[in-house]
Amino acid sequence: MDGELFPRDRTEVAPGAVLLPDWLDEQRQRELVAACREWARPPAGMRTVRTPGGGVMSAKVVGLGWQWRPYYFSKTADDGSPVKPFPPELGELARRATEDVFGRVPDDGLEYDMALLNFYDAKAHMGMHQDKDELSKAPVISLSLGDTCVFRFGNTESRSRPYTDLELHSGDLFVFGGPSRLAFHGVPRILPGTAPAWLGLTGRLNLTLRATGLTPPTGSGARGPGRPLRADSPTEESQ
Ligand SMILES: O=C(O)CCC(=O)C(=O)O
Ligand SMILES: [Fe+2]
Repeated sequence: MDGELFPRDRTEVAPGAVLLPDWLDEQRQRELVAACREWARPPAGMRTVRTPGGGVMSAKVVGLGWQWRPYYFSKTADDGSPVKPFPPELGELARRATEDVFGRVPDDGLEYDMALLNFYDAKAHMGMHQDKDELSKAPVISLSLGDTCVFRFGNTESRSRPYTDLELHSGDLFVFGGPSRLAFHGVPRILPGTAPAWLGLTGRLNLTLRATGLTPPTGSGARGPGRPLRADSPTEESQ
């Protein structure tokens, strides 16, 4: 939202789960939105995810570095094109984010090699899930652009309470690692029309940066480590 009366504070929602409001300045947000528009273009552009159970995710997604497809990670997008590469500047952004949040870059599994871009229109949402398909336990870095959303951050045991609802605004950084790395979380709703006017975006973009821990395949379309994704992964549930 433009021009808040009081700056919002850094909030530790749970151990290892931290919100840094307004982490991205206006210029960086503009640049990221422009980049997201390019990443969303075909080939290997934004897609609708259909799950084997017949569900359809309401958020549209693009993968950079890796694309998830039912039961494996792939270097090949749904249209047969190579997945777009993971831009080194996003790796740099991930490093800066972990430093700003934790005061240091954790030493384990820091090869950030994947970005998952979600686009939410006014009606889109995302059910409670764990991000547990990555082999690395490096923190997940989440950046929000455009409309504010209600983000629900829960516990590691189940989708239900206790959880905390917070708003993620354009420019906010949310990082979850350590004891919160496998906490259930979701996006119950978008608050339409709340994007800053200067950004020129209708809807919400969320960019999560992740270290998959996957060995790069030697050829396109190669399977990941052969580990099936679980039924409660974000892309697996009916949205
Ligand atoms: O949109 C968000 O803030 C969360 C996205 C998310 O949880 C995911 O992509 O796994
Ligand atoms: Fe997630």
